[in-house]
Amino acid sequence: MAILEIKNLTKIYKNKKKAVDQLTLTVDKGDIFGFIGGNGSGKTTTIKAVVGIHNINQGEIFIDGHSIIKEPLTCKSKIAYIPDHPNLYEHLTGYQYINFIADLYNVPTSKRKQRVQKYSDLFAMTPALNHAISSYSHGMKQRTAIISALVHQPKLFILDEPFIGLDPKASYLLKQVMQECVANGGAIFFSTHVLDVAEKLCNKIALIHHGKLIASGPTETVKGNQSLEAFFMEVQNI
Ligand SMILES: Nc1ncnc2c1ncn2[C@@H]1O[C@H](COP(=O)(O)OP(=O)(O)OP(=O)(O)O)[C@@H](O)[C@H]1O
Repeated sequence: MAILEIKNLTKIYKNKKKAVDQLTLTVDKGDIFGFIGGNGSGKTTTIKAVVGIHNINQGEIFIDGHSIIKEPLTCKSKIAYIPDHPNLYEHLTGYQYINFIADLYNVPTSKRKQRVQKYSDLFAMTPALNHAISSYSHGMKQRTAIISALVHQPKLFILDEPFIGLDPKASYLLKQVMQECVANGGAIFFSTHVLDVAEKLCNKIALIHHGKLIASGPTETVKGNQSLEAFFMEVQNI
């Protein structure tokens, strides 16, 4: 069942830059879907269109069957989005921020407490969540954003470069919770430059180059017999 459908997406910025060109892909329930491409290839632009931050010039985007253009609030209620540089409210404590997000998503108090405890312990943030976010490192901010997303159990978890800035333990834990998320019926769509992780973690991948989709589908089918890195390098020479 499709959780995310992007159909013929085109995004042209005000300076006339066509960042995404007729992109079509589908993320199904249970997918850990890796979105790869070189610098400036259009990954963040696509992600921002999917989460309703960017308006689009052409195409359609459906989340769990709902149009992000016609039903943005319904779509957003089903998504968690972690940008590459999470900009959290610095004057709040981690707990206050997570509760704020849980309020937005109407997470009942009983479930909220148990989930916050589980994920703050897992990501070693339990004492730190009492302190102001302004005192956190980049990785701690990312972990806080990840916890806030997990607390409302999104149907579609969208992450832009989630492994940059996380230490090896936090990266390992994120991979675990991604797998847990899809085992519980969700789907994950994330961009990454870490091809080893994409190759091991993702059942599906898509490769974008100069705004155009080059390949999309099951990881093994897309990369064939070669490594994902070798496939990626081949495409860079196009
Ligand atoms: N606000 C903007 N206005 C004009 N052009 C933009 C804007 N944001 C991005 N671009 C351009 O659109 C293209 C795609 O950028 P995008 O940020 O989507 O790439 P990316 O694949 O996420 O890159 P990276 O891996 O470096 O993060 C690039 O050429 C970029 O310069």
